[in-house]
Amino acid sequence: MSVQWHEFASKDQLDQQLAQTIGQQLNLAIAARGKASLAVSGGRTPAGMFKALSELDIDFDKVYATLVDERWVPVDHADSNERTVRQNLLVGKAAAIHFVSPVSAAATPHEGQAEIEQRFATLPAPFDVLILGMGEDGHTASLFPNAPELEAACASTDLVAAVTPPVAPHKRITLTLPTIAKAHNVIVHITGEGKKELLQTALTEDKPLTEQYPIRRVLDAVKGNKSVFWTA
Ligand SMILES: O=C1O[C@H](COP(=O)(O)O)[C@@H](O)[C@H](O)[C@H]1O
Repeated sequence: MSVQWHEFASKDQLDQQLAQTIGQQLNLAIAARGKASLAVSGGRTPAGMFKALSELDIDFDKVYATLVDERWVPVDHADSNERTVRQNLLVGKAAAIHFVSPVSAAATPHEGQAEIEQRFATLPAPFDVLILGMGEDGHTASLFPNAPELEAACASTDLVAAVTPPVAPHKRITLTLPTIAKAHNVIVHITGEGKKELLQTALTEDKPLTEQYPIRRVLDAVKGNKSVFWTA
């Protein structure tokens, strides 16, 4: 597997350079097909990069975006990934981005999945740029180790799957592994020595497929460009 590593001296440098890279890839897609699709991750890591991206010179009205995963909570909930995107990315000129929400008013992601699947089918496919985070347990998107729905989400022909994390809070909706794997450019965005060590272990250890960390399973399946942006 060929994964390009980019390391930065500070979080600010990482955020600026990652935003530039995403911007270039979106601009290339817009030049090639008149529009671009972007899937971003949530959690605590991406807010600074979102701000930097929102300030770039991009035809944002030609960009179609969503999240790779979401906690099944209302958009004004403190744990909502969409809230982070709305507060940090969909601002200024970048408010013109066509954002497709990954949550609905359904009581659970399992009940809401069909509606989200229909919404995601309107996005330009495959994703031109897809940003992945990674948790301390090796989950990426909401593909959690030992989740009851993990194997189905890794083999599904659907765009999205509903997931029950064994430990983390909130049921989730997530892009399936095959949907992520089709993206043209996949970038893993992580910070901290612990995550670097975990990712390096995940990418090199010799284990049966179903025992591998989800981040490894995803990156093995990606055929397009893949890279890691990291700072301590
Ligand atoms: O729960 C989630 O966690 C991962 C990692 O988040 P971080 O706060 O450690 O950066 C994130 O990539 C994912 O989108 C989110 O739903």
